[in-house]
Amino acid sequence: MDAQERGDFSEIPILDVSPLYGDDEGAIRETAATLRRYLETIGFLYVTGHPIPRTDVEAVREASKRFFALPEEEKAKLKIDKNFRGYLPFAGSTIVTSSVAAVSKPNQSESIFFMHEVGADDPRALAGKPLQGPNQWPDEAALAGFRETIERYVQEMGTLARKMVRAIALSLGLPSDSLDRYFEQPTTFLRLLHYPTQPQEEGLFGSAPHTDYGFITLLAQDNVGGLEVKNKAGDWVPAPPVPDSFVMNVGDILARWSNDQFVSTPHRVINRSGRERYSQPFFFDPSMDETIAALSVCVPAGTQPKYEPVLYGDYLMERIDKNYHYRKKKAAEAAAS
Ligand SMILES: O=C(O)CCC(=O)C(=O)O
Ligand SMILES: [Fe+2]
Repeated sequence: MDAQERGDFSEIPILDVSPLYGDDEGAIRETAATLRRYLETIGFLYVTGHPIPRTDVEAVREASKRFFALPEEEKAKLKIDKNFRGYLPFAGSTIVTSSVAAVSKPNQSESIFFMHEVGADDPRALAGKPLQGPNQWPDEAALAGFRETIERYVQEMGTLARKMVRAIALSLGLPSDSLDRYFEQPTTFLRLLHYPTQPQEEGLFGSAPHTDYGFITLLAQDNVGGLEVKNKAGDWVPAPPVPDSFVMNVGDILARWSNDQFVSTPHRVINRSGRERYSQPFFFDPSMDETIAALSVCVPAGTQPKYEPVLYGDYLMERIDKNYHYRKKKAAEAAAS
């Protein structure tokens, strides 16, 4: 499938990224050029040919199933904290910054977030700064090997994401390492999501229409399906399971950084399957102390960038505070006191 212009697509294309792991310069450039076209016109693709073992992806899915099967009071012990790490119970988030739809009903999902780890003894003294802190882990006795499984996966996904950062730089005609410095202390989120079977009801979503905040998302999903991506005509194009792939999409900060050359495309989840669904998006974002200003290669000569530069940490805090009930409550309390 070849999308001709922005938003004009009827399926999500597959990109084999294995050339990025070889030394055939021509094949690398060709892969980067195809990536660019997909990021400009669709904002979504499947990444295949990556080196992450299927067993490691499945181990995370199994760990996720075991976690969500714990009694509610066990999960509640890990309730999401001010640093955005931990368990978000069923119906804990409503996306209000969505420009895509007037959203009112809470998402039909429960999830747990793991971010980049920041210990109390962090040598950079980050602990206690906004969104910096330790992860919350389930009891080793309750879920043996859980932490190890998650940390291995986060490590592997970070490596894949850095490969994609280089491919994106190349795709824009920049030296491949030119964006690396923005990701020295990357802001990462692994979100484990559980979508129970849901009633088929107007305006009820597993995940309501939204765009992702960050740089790129790399998502592994089970074989249930339900992810959909909006095209220019307003149709919701399915992104069904593709074996051994990650769904990759452009987040809002990459769109902004690229002066809207790349597109952050609305997507949603409706679990129509009658089965439970599990997915595991990995969000890979710049360091919080990096300033994101339009890449000059993306700003046509004689024009001004469309957006002001922004400190990534500030931008992220604002987006998160708007979207999560538990934070809105805290913000309202702070304002009232
Ligand atoms: O579960 C999915 O397939 C998508 C999840 C998603 O879009 C998100 O968490 O941002
Ligand atoms: Fe998303």
